Amino acid sequence: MTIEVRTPRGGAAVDRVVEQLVGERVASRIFAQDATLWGADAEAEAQIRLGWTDVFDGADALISEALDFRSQLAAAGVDRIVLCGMGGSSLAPEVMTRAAQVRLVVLDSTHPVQVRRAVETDLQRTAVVVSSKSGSTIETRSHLAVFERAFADAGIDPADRIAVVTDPGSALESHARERGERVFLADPHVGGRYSALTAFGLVPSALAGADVETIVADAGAAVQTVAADDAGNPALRLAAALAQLTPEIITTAVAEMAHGSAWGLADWIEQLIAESTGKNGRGLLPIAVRAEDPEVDSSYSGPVPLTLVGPRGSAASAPERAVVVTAPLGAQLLIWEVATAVLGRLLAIDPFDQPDVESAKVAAREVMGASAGSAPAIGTLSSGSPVSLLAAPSGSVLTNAASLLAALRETVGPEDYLVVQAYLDREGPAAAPLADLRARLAAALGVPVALGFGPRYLHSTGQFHKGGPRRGVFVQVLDDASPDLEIPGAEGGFAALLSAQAQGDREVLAGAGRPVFALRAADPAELVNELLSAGVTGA
Ligand SMILES: O=P(O)(O)OC[C@H]1O[C@H](O)[C@H](O)[C@@H](O)[C@@H]1O
Repeated sequence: MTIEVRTPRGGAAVDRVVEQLVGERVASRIFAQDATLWGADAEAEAQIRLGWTDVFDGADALISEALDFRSQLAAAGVDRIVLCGMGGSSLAPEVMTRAAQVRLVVLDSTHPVQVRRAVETDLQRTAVVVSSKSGSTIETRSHLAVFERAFADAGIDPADRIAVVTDPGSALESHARERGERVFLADPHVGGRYSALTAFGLVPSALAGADVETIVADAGAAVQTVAADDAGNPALRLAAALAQLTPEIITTAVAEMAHGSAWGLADWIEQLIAESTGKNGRGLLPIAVRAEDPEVDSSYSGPVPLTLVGPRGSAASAPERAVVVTAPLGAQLLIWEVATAVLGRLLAIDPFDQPDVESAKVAAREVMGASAGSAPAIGTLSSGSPVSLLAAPSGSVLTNAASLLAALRETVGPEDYLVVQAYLDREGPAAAPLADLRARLAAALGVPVALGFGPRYLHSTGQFHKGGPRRGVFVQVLDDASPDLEIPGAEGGFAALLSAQAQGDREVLAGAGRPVFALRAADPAELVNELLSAGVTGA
């Protein structure tokens, strides 16, 4: 197995850090599941979070059980798999199936249009995997309720079509067992974002037709290399290179090098590193970018470092300044998990908790309770179609798209980063223009700019935005979220939940003193296009 990590930055300093890590036997101690590596405060959590270092042992039985189920489904004419899960419960299968070029519908949204599309398409040919480690995540439980009703309404026994992946003893396990739904139990000693090579990554991917045996084998073959107390250990080198960036630099663009079938690994890396390190006012935010984006260009001279990933042999045209990680997909997953754990030690951060994720959930629940989720407008923006202003930092005067850009230029300082948070249908017409807008804003403002879809990002980079360095500026974009869809057993529908999630997060961010702009556009694609044409060019 060939794994290459190229670390151009801080050459001698990286070597020194690696030497220290080797001297402290950090790599072998991680694989010996030594919970003392992250300090006394982190020890209790680490004791129940290092199971990902030996998950390969149980994988064979799990994979054959999933493949049996796949054969049963195929015999019943089922060839469409939907995965309901947030963050660590869906990002890895998204990567594995994309790499394998097999179809998996990932439902990690509460936008009613996106949920409807998942539920109302080809239900007769659909099976659903409902993945939640805790078993209580509101988005996932809402999706389960919708699918149970939809199958029953269509005369299909939900027990034949729904499989659950969860930790032993969760409320989701008992729910599924009571209804006769199939249950795949995960290893409770593995946290969500480290669960790629457990049931959370493997079951949905195997059901969708990905070759998960190869992924597991490639990860297994990399163990010896990444567990070695050796200066050539690629995971140690990667961690040392990333640690060199902080605390001055708090982001790195992550892109995939051109190769056969793109993996989409950057979104998975975003969660792994941002949620693991973005706390106590510190951390590193990976920003997933496209190969054609300015941060990847060889002429880029802005403030965002570059990290590139891909299979062996894909690095030929990588710019010199990039950290480059080449390895087969399974090995990549393991290298990044080890590097993240090591980075936690180097930054003196507990890489296994996510203390600030809960605050937005609590705020969203309060909003739901108080106003059933509908946010009042504080103004309007003149635009081709109606745009309401839901929030803005005090003192900003917003009248149209051009004035929003002017306000952003004014608000975003040279040390800051900007995040566009889209509470929109991720598969809808605004998605591509939003990615263009991110790239154009990055070039025009000369600061790091990230794009996240809500509520997906709440379970990923959301921890960093609330718990990491207080340098973020946020622009939320919402639409009318219609037509709405009822959540069986709940008071409000998906539109109210989505709106409450956006409002809850912006209240927490604004409460932490961060500038937040929020806009609700009847036609968000049109708004984004207006922003693009309103002069998102040079600063
Ligand atoms: O798997 P679940 O318990 O549903 O959790 C899904 C996700 O939600 C939380 O918000 C955590 O921050 C994530 O780390 C986790 O992956």
